[in-house]
Amino acid sequence: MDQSKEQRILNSVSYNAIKGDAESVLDCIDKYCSQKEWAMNVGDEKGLILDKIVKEADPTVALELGTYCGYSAVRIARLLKPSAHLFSIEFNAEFVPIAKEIIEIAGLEDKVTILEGHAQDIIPQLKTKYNVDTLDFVFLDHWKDRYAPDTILLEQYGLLRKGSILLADNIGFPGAPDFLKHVRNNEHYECTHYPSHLEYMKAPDAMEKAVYLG
Ligand SMILES: Nc1ncc2ncn(CCCCCNC(=O)c3cc(-c4ccc(F)cc4)cc(O)c3O)c2n1
Ligand SMILES: [Mg+2]
Repeated sequence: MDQSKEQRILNSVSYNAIKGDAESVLDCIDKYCSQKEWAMNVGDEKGLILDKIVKEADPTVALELGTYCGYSAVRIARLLKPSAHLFSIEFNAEFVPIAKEIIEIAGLEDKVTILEGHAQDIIPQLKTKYNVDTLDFVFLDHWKDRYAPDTILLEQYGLLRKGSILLADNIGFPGAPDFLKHVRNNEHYECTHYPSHLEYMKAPDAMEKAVYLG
């Protein structure tokens, strides 16, 4: 059976990255996906915006929707303080072991818990099953038409507090119009737009930061 693109990305990281060195894992994925096979990692350019917002948030508990190969989980977890933790939700069973392996090569396995399933099924369990109180930072990078309904779920399950920071990928392309409608012109959110480019491409894309005001 032919290997998948995601398996080939893992092979490249396993062969080329320095064990325990998160930066080298990120560099290896970015190199592979810009030179060999495009893949939907947040990438190096939008990754710098993600870094900036994670540093600003300095989260104790962070959530990511859409793990894929674990690139943004490594990007986020490498910036977390010792007591902090990242929960990352992925429903594609093929990607979960690949992401786990990539996160382990980066030496960040203690900082990241991958939860397998759909965000809409796992968000309601975060407090009861995963002992989460509130979320300090959320990175949205899953189905674009799930950003808005899952943000509403986060609100309804009391997972956001005054100052919780949401950061959404792909506001430009593929786009998440319902999410923008929900957070912009909404007295409960303070929004900031970050124009950028689609990972590894010249096409325009953007990220949106939405701070929950309570
Ligand atoms: N509900 C739920 N719960 C949990 C889950 N875990 C995974 N999923 C499903 C996630 C499926 C992948 C999501 N990501 C994208 O579709 C995406 C696409 C592009 C892109 C594509 C083609 C182009 F030509 C240009 C750009 C670029 C990006 O940066 C993207 O992030 C879940 N869903
Ligand atoms: Mg994305």
